[in-house]
Amino acid sequence: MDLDVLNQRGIVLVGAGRMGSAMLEGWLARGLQPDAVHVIDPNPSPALIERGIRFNGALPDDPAVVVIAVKPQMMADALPQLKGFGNGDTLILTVAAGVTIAAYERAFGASTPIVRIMPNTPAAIGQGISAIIGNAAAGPADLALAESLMSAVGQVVRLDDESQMDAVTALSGSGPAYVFHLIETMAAGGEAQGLSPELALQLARATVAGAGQLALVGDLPPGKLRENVTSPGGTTAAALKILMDGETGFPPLLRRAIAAAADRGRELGA
Ligand SMILES: NC(=O)c1ccc[n+]([C@@H]2O[C@H](COP(=O)([O-])OP(=O)(O)OC[C@H]3O[C@@H](n4cnc5c(N)ncnc54)[C@H](OP(=O)(O)O)[C@@H]3O)[C@@H](O)[C@H]2O)c1
Ligand code: PRO
Repeated sequence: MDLDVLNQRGIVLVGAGRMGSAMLEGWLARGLQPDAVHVIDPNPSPALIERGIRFNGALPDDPAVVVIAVKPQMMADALPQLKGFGNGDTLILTVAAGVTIAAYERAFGASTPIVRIMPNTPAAIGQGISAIIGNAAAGPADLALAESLMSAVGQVVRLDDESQMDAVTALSGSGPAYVFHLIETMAAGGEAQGLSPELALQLARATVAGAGQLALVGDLPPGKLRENVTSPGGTTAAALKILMDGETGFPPLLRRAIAAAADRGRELGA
């Protein structure tokens, strides 16, 4: 990643909570200079302060990038102080769920380059996936810079249309939580069959992590990987009969869960 422009002009991060910090860790690990980073956050973490990052001080006049990572509900508080970064060369990046590009254009001006991003928390270990979409003022160089920054913490996909963003948020933005809940519930199922809590959790974590890695690195589609585990008339088939039930299994459950998350994203943006 070419960080020269960020190290020269600076980067402002608004909100250094779970998502903002995860991205910042990735960028620092790839050569972003701590003294080029200016963070606005009411309660900065001591770990970031110790790294020489500037917190809640004077901001550069013309930073290369402003990254907005506050909760959608805090956006009305956070945006007014950032208005001065609009209509210039500063690229505005935002990771907030729901909040539309139109809302940022109202705050910054429509000639401001704005890229909306939906990352996820595996970014903290460089294993995230981010979807990006820019406004009309965001040119190829702006999108390339956004893609380059997010590539530092995982995969990046470009969307064709902003209307896809709520579905992306519901699938990959929120998705890590579904997987963590799968680990919890698999472990609980093992405990119900007599395993100790520690052993059940170890087995569930390693199984989900290993299966996830296999799905990521191999050429086989997930359906084939599933079949490879499933002996006819065996144990997996017995479980999948329940999990793949069209009325009560994963398909209707996850369809409903992902629809609920997408609907909530639309509400947050309304
Ligand atoms: N977490 C995820 O998995 C995830 C994934 C994709 C996208 N996102 C998006 O990322 C954004 C942040 O989520 P998060 O989970 O990182 O939340 P978070 O941990 O609560 O982080 C938000 C940070 O912003 C600070 N803050 C509040 N008001 C502010 C203001 N006016 N100016 C500057 N900073 C302010 C908060 O401080 P206090 O805590 O002291 O209020 C907190 O440190 C959200 O918009 C969310 O939709 C999150
Ligand atoms: N975390 C944020 C939320 O729960 C957005 C995706 C993941 O709203």
